[in-house]
Amino acid sequence: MPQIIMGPAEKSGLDGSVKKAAYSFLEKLREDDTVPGLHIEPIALSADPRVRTGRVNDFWRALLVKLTHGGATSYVYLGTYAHDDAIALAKTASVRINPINGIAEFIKVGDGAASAGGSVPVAQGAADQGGPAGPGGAAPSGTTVPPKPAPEDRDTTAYPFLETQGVSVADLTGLGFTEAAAKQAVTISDDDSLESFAGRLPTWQGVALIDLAYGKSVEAVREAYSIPSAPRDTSRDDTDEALLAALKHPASRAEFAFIEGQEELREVIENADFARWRIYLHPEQRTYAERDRNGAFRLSGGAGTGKTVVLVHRARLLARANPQARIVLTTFNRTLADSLREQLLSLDPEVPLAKAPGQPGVYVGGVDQVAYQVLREAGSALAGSQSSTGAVAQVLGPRTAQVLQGTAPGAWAEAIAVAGSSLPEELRSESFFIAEYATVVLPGRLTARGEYLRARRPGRKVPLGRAQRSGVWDVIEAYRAAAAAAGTADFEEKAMIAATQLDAAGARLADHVLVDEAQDLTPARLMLLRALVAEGKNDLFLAEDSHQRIYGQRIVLSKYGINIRGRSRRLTLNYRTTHENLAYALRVLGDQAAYEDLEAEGASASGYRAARRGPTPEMMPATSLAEEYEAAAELLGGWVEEVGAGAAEALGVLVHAKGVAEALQRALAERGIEAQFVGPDKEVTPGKVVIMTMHRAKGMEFSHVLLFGIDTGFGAGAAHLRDVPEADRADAELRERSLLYVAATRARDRLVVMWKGQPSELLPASG
Ligand SMILES: Nc1ncnc2c1ncn2[C@@H]1O[C@H](COP(=O)(O)OP(=O)(O)OP(=O)(O)O)[C@@H](O)[C@H]1O
Repeated sequence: MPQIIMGPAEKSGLDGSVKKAAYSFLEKLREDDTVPGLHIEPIALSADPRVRTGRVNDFWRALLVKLTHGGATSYVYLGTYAHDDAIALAKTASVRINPINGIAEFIKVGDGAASAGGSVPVAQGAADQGGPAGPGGAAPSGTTVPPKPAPEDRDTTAYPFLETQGVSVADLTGLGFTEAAAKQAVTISDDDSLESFAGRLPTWQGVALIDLAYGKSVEAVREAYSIPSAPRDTSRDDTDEALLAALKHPASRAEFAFIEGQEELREVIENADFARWRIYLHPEQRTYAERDRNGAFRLSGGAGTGKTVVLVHRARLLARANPQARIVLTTFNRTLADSLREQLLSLDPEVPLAKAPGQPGVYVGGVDQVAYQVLREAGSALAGSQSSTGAVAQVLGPRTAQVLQGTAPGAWAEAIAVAGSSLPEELRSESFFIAEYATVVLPGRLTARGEYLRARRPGRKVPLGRAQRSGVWDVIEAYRAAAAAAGTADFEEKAMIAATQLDAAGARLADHVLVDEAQDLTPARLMLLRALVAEGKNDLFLAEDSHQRIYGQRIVLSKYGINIRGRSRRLTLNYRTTHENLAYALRVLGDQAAYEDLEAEGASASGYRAARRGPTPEMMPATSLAEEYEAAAELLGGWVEEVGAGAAEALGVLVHAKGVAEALQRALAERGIEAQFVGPDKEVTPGKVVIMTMHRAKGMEFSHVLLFGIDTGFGAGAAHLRDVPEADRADAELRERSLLYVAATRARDRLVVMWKGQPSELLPASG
């Protein structure tokens, strides 16, 4: 059965009206390429002797490249064309191995500069500004280069991008660009020309060019695209075996996809919406999805850079490599885990799912679900025995081992009321206790007053004297006593007990643990994940974006037994949103230096970019709430018309609190807009505008986003920040910024911000 490899068909003009015929042709080809009706034929005078055409129907021909290797056959599909166009294209089309780097490329022989599919555009910016000439008129290396500004001050109109970054023609040719493409690339001075030029190069070159233009070093590109620094042996490049191997090069896989089965073939051909990420990964994403790691690995990256996509691919590949492997794919909460499962199944409906951690296959669940399963499974063992202290007692001190029920919300407030009278007002705060308990008491497994009085409190900003510590412990004792009486435990406690139980039993329930949104996990949850899997190859893989930390405290992984030791990398290309929306969202974050990542380093956003352009985010002030409702209804009415009522779930209205959401839903209904409020465990119903809290919107995306109610009640003035102790305020305000950043980065295309009266101080000054 021949292997079908999808080539860059989109670029070469696959027509919607022939999709069905093309699919049926490819299906037959997959079954048996010797069937006479397919007419797989070489073309006289073709530049590449491997090129074939095939008969799709009377009028249409498929363009193919045939490879024979070790008795097997593969076809690279280059699109379906009207008969005469197919014959003309077949004469110049070629899939070759780039002699410098070994990456497979689709080129048109004799097609000047880039040897890419399509003619090469003039670098408009350069020509317009009378800068170095366009095609042919080189900006050779060695031209006087203007002083290099820092990336954030880069003036893209004044300097050609690559010169600004110190990248020369020789650097580009050294990576594998043709000389003509390299000469032209260094003249490009504006985003539009960069995008259009990049779009016409073979895919790996296009993405590499954008990477370089936005500050990635030549060495980093070399590493990311697996480009050798020494000359390659090209002596076997004309063999079919060598080309097949080149098609599997990580950078080739951004343009050529090996089709695994009939269903995948049908999806790729027929379904325009079939998400590109399922097939074509950025070379870096592919590396992170595929490469073995010798221990815990951290993948960071701004919103929309494909961290989730990498995790989902990695989970699938690990499951395929070893069907007996016990894989846990987990994240902050159940809602996000449901979406991970959906993405995993959409990538591969056949992927084996496990019902519980510890079983072969992929278990997908929120980290608290993992904890629950561990506790349920452990059952009476949690109580320990006469000779050994059980996990519950190790974490909470002597008490009943019944911990499956959840502690009621408000339990901290009650404990403070009962036992906190000796504390100063500022410490009589739920938010203080939640943080202290999660970051000091539980991870230290502190069960006695004396232990707490002596405990180190790393990372805690609120200073405590001895008497205050004792007062804090009074409240903790009251909290624990009430929970013990009720036979309950909170989520943090459950995670910590589960981690302790696994450690005590030496039971490692997983071979691989993959984690999304790791920046939001508390110490106990991280310790649970650490306890699920033994240290070793491909044990833990954490995806995170410290700019999106909206829960919990700043944490450092190494304190919880997760040793990254240089195994961390960053994704920087945002696939979701536009350049304009991203620039706005980054301004919301404000001072970058204020954020730290999970290894206590500055969380960098340098080089973070979007490849698409779109409208500038729009600011819509209102003088009253009624006016804001009115404006929202009018805006959404227009958007519904634009996307069509049947697709209204692509429109997201994000607010900071449930109450605001519910009132807005009613106000919109009164104004003729039917919207749905989607709460924590609810799913989106198609056909209705979506209203969500910003917390709930984490991990989601919408084509249009309205940020509603971004007034002074959001940010430093937010009601829930009132009980935060002074010393913790700066961090709490940072989380507010992160929340707004999360919300703004949910928009694919349009972003509008509304408020009444004064805008929140978190909004960038000039819109
Ligand atoms: N290689 C790719 N080609 C095309 N689209 C991609 C690619 N990788 C990711 N995407 C798309 O980009 C969007 C963001 O991807 P994903 O959700 O994985 O990013 P993320 O880094 O997890 O984002 P966030 O942190 O904001 O949740 C999705 O729509 C996804 O389909």
